[in-house]
Amino acid sequence: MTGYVEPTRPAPRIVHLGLGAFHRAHQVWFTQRGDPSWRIAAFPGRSARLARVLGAQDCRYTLVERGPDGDAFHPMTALVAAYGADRQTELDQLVASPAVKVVTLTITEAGYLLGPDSGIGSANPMLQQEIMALRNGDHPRTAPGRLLKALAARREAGGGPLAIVSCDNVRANGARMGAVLRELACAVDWDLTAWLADNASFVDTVADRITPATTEDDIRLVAAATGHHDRAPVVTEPFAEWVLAGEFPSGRPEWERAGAVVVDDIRPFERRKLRLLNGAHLLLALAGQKRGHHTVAGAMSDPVLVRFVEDYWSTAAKGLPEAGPYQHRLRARFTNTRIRHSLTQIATDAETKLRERIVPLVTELRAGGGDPHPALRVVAAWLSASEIAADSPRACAALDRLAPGWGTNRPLRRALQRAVTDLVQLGDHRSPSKSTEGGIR
Ligand SMILES: NC(=O)c1ccc[n+]([C@@H]2O[C@H](COP(=O)([O-])OP(=O)(O)OC[C@H]3O[C@@H](n4cnc5c(N)ncnc54)[C@H](O)[C@@H]3O)[C@@H](O)[C@H]2O)c1
Ligand SMILES: O=P(O)(O)OC[C@@H](O)[C@@H](O)[C@H](O)[C@H](O)CO
Repeated sequence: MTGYVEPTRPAPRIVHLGLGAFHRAHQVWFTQRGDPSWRIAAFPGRSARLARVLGAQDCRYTLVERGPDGDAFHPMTALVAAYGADRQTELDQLVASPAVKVVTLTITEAGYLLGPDSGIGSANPMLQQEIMALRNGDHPRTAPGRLLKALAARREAGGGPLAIVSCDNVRANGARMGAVLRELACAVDWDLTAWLADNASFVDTVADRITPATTEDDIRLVAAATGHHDRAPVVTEPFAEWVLAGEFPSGRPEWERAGAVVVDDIRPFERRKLRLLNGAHLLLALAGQKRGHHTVAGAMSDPVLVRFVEDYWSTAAKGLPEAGPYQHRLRARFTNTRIRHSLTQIATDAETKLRERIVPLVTELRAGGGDPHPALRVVAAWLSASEIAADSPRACAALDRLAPGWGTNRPLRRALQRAVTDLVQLGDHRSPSKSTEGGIR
């Protein structure tokens, strides 16, 4: 069975795309605490496995809140339906229903089909393939394509306006999802553009809660602590933040009751999180593995890497709101040794993340007379982790992919060389034995 609906539980009013660890630790948590009368139906992005596992246990699971000194176990019930990623018919039916008021997304950075310049992805081959698929009446394969098809069903059914709430670590995540959907709608000539403008509100959010992939150890721990053989628990930190900006034309749960904050301008909050938290995570992930570390907390036990992070924060934090207390909290969150957040997981798709998080910072610092050196260490660590010699033609091409013109920009290359020297001095401390970290998705 790839789909599951518990008939006796209330109908979903939220549809989620990208069912994974973070959705279960964050949006489900905020919804259950904010207003338990709102229920969620979710679809993973790529497979049916998690939907099948959750379906076999009525979509209930345990959220383990893991503080530095102990665990708290919370039964989660707001998720009521889970379907395989290929279940377009169910997605269409749910999104078409007037009962559904909100769609939430955690589809990863790649899911936004951004172009190489980080703009709307007209040049993204996936976007072009999706346009062809939609024009030919084939099944869409990307999250924006699947969502657009479901929104077309809502329009047909007169389902009314709704909010689309992006929760990924992407700048202007809601606005960019709106842009990619409009791009698709125009190209496939579905006359959906006008309907989208009148009926779909794109909400930008900053969603924060460090949530590693679930491991077999987590499953064993939950069974021992609760007596339930839960195959899909999720382990997360006690901290949770959700900052939202945008309209909800048909209503939403009162997420504020669980600590969410609604603001007019999301930009200072997203800059703060993407630069300070995710930028530092990327630095630790890219530089930490060659130092022999496997987790964020492990890397944060290394004084050299802590100095890199502190240097990075000292330039990246300028002008950000309440940056001092924010960094103070990050030090505590990053050093929670009971959260085993894998550096490999964070380093996935590093090129896109650098383009989004580090390139704009370096550009801003260079233009404003700031010191880009600590941020360039992240770029140097990426080249090193990718086994690309900094003075090679491959480096030139890689840098141009990050930011057009960087490959041949001599002052930039000289500044980068200094950062590369710092990295080289760290040496390679990897042990030949494989890390045992991994995860269940
Ligand atoms: N885990 C965290 O600590 C955390 C915190 C804040 C934000 N986020 C955001 O949530 C996203 C998901 O994190 P997670 O921990 O749930 O990961 P996960 O691997 O547990 O789940 C990812 C989900 O996204 C789907 N997916 C993967 N690639 C996709 C693509 N190209 N298009 C559409 N769907 C795709 C997967 O199938 C899965 O359903 C992250 O990429 C990030 O943007 C995660
Ligand atoms: O895949 P990313 O880089 O978007 O995120 C990896 C981690 O930095 C991220 O999952 C953080 O733990 C999260 O953003 C905390 O809220």
